[in-house]
Amino acid sequence: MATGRTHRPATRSRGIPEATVARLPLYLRALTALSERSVPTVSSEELAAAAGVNSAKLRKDFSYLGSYGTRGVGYDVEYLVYQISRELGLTQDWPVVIVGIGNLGAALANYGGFASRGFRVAALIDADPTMAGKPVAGIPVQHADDLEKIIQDNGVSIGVIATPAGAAQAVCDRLVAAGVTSILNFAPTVLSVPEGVDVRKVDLSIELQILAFHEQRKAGEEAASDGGVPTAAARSDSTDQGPDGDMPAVMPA
Ligand SMILES: NC(=O)c1ccc[n+]([C@@H]2O[C@H](COP(=O)([O-])OP(=O)(O)OC[C@H]3O[C@@H](n4cnc5c(N)ncnc54)[C@H](O)[C@@H]3O)[C@@H](O)[C@H]2O)c1
Repeated sequence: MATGRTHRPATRSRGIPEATVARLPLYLRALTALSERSVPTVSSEELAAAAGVNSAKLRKDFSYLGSYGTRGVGYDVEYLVYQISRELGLTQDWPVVIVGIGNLGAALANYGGFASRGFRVAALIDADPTMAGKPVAGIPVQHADDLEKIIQDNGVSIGVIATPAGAAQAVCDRLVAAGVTSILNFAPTVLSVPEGVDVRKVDLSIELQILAFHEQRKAGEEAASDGGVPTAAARSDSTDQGPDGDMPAVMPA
């Protein structure tokens, strides 16, 4: 997805392809579940099934980490958790700010899964003066006027934008100027960022559109197998999903 000024290489500096990087969190989630059940080793097939990935692709991905497993034994779960966490930069704590503490921002602030994965919500920021000082998830909301100081005081490099779309670019610009170099954008707008800043975009409505597409395909196939005439929807090769229709829920902006 184009971001105006952003240029993103297909591989990371250490030679791990972006597509592999995008799958590492899937492996980590599956491995963490195994670790919680005290499972010591796992085969590539089992892990691939748990992560929803093809096993040949998994083995290729792990070869970039220098992890080949042991024939007949599989991969050491704890060691892979450590290796992938290290590769993803999760062996350190990442302070995160959330900007826009409305319905979504408050839900994100209350989500316990960030902290357990090494992302500490360091500050909540909103432009509404009536919210200043009010706690959300136990953290007092701070006014947007102080955004730069908050970023610098907390050494924040990751910002989450949950403002209305119309405010998102200006918020993004201020975050970047204050030193933020990674942005997770929930606002339905394409952000323009300078070289060196990473933006990931989350859009659940796009996921629903993709599901709607598959639903109408299924309905058409059922109608055809019943000997009926396929519906107009089933006959159409594409739906009105727009250019991002095949993108994942979290995607490079
Ligand atoms: N990506 C997704 O899947 C998804 C899902 C739901 C909502 N959204 C988007 O998330 C955003 C927030 O949705 P919501 O329902 O929480 O809206 P909301 O109106 O409840 O909250 C928006 C908050 O942003 C604050 N705000 C506005 N301008 C600001 C600024 N310049 N700086 C700081 N704060 C500012 C407002 O005061 C408000 O508290 C919207 O853009 C919405 O479209 C995305």
